[in-house]
Amino acid sequence: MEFLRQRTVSCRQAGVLLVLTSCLLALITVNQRMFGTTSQQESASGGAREIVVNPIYATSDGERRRCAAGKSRLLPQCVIVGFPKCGTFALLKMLDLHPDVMARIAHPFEVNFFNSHWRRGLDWYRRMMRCSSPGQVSLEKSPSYVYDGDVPARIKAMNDSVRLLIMVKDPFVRTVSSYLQDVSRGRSTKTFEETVAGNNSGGVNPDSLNVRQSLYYNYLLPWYATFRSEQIHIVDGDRLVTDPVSEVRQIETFLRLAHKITEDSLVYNEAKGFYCMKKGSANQTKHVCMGEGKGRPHPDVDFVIEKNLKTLFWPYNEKLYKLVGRRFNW
Ligand SMILES: Nc1ncnc2c1ncn2[C@@H]1O[C@H](COP(=O)(O)OS(=O)(=O)O)[C@@H](OP(=O)(O)O)[C@H]1O
Repeated sequence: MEFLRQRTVSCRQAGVLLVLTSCLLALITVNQRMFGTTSQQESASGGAREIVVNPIYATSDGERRRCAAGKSRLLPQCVIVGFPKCGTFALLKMLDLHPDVMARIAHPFEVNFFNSHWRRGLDWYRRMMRCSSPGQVSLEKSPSYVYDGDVPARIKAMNDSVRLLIMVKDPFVRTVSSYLQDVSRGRSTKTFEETVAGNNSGGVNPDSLNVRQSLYYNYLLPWYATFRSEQIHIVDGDRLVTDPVSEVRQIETFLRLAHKITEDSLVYNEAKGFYCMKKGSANQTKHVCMGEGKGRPHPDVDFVIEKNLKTLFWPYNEKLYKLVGRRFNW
């Protein structure tokens, strides 16, 4: 009997262990699907493999990891503050190819300090950054910053001469992309048309979150009121897809960096339908594309809904062009 009881207990323990292991594996898989593989991200940091610590949950580990001699963790001199779904992660990865850019490129990719973790203090934030050498630009991206009216003043208080990158893309395409993200995360089971529908037939609802968050002008006002316009560079997210080198070139100029990202740094991947990063040495190059969650195929949208959405966006786009002093093709 005692033997049987012990076997039952150890079977139960084995069962619990099995469930925990499966959960862990599932979490790792989801993470890799969304962001590409960890080894890709590690190799992006160049040189020695860095241990990836999740600093949100293990700040003391981050603190303990010392930088090599001559390097230090600096508060970012440049922040990608928006807009979500405009290609911010691809931009981060592309900029990370630059030898003078030290982008935060480990989990969690978006620190969200100025909105969600503000109370942890600037020293906590500084420890989230990669070790950089003098002359390198420390950089992070948290595209939700753009939606929080408290964030501009907080960033300014950190660094009065910070440089900000704000990505925009065709607001209709952004709205669809944002909807697809909701579906993939299980936050919506509706069709796109149901999600954005208004009360009357074919009408659209300007208060639907995905639509509202594509009214760029409304969110950019506090940023332009807080910073000098020379501190803000608007990145064309549509062009980052079709002609990334020239878009990144403008950013190199904005950040006063030498032009190092060239046609040789990126390669168009037919299967993915997007540019991917070239990594490694000349004789051992590998192509690192974004994970499955980036560059999803978009569904066909009902013609009337599409037309009405574009009509809704139009006056906001015009105001945006005036604000940023540049027109886009939307
Ligand atoms: N090179 C490359 N590879 C893959 N994807 C690329 C690339 N360049 C830009 N994009 C576009 O990035 C869109 C996702 O935007 P974000 O990274 O800003 O999304 S997020 O806010 O961080 O979730 C993603 O949106 P979807 O096409 O809807 O998936 C892409 O259109």
